[in-house]
Amino acid sequence: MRPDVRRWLHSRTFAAETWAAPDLVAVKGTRGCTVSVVLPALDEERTVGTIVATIRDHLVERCPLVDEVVVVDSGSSDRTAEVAAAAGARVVAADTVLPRHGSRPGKGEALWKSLHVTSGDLLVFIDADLVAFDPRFVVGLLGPLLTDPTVGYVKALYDRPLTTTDGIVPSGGGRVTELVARPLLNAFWPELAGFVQPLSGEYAGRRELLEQVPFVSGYGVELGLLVDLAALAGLDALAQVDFGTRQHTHQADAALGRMAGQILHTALARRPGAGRPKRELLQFLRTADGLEGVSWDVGVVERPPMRSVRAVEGGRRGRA
Ligand SMILES: O=c1ccn([C@@H]2O[C@H](COP(=O)(O)OP(=O)(O)O)[C@@H](O)[C@H]2O)c(=O)[nH]1
Ligand SMILES: O=C(O)[C@@H](COP(=O)(O)O)O[C@H]1O[C@H](CO)[C@@H](O)[C@H](O)[C@H]1O
Repeated sequence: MRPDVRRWLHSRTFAAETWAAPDLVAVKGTRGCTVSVVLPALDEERTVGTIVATIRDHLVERCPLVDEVVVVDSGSSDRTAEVAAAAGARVVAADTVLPRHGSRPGKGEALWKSLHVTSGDLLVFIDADLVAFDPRFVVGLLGPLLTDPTVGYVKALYDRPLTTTDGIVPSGGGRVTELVARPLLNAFWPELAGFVQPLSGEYAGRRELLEQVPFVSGYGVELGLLVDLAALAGLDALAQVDFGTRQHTHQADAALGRMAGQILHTALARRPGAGRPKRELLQFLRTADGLEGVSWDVGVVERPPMRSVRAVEGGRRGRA
């Protein structure tokens, strides 16, 4: 593991239990800052209401850590908007925001437009398809931002069970993360290899930073923000918080293939020169002692076309 990654992992990885909501309310008051929670939603009527109601109950009414809860509806065809409003969210239709800029499909579009329709100094983004949502997600993401002015962006990390036809298996979720995003980051942005869940849909940041970077309109938004914010603010302005485990509704492989395509385009747009990618791939295991980083050499050797070899070897077909 690279020394800079090891150092960052040690200094910028926190446990969610480090912070409690009432303590953060006190800190928030002294800093005089406000908090907006944003849920991007497309056809999430089954889960969005519980998430909104839980945040409002625990973190607006009982403990005023959150100042507004906004659901940005990406054009749902189900009752997402009605369910979210009934649970107490302010619901905004993405295609009504900044109409002069047109309307693009995708999660990143909803998140970009959320910046225009919210007012919080700190923004917390929560997927609207989470199962068994815990308000700790919001508290843990705000912890580093409220207590350390040098931190500007915080990502959730967690184990990712996968719901299969045989039931829920303890790992296997985060398929695009493991098969596309993590190898890409290790190859081209090895300094970001310490992010255990680079695509996690739960994250928080300072508005002053988030408004200085582009938002990729589709599913490339998480990778784009990670790379662009690290370049803008430096690696030490980024942190990650461990929430143990997170369950959400899964998409089919074909949909994840399209997601992977968007992420690949997002990454390549940020590496026009590409150049020689790094050979190390850092993967993570959760062990009894905590998170263990395991390095692999995934470099490959390019063998020349056999035709060119035969030209040199006199064209004989050798025997194995
Ligand atoms: O065009 C879109 C696609 C997704 N989402 C929302 O973005 C979050 C993550 O999307 P999804 O669940 O499809 O991704 P996954 O978690 O399966 O990778 C969810 O709250 C979606 O409802 C959205 O607002 N607009
Ligand atoms: O991490 C992943 O591989 C994908 C798919 O997760 P699953 O394989 O369905 O658990 O989910 C994430 O990626 C999306 C693209 O960045 C984010 O928008 C989602 O919030 C996040 O869940």
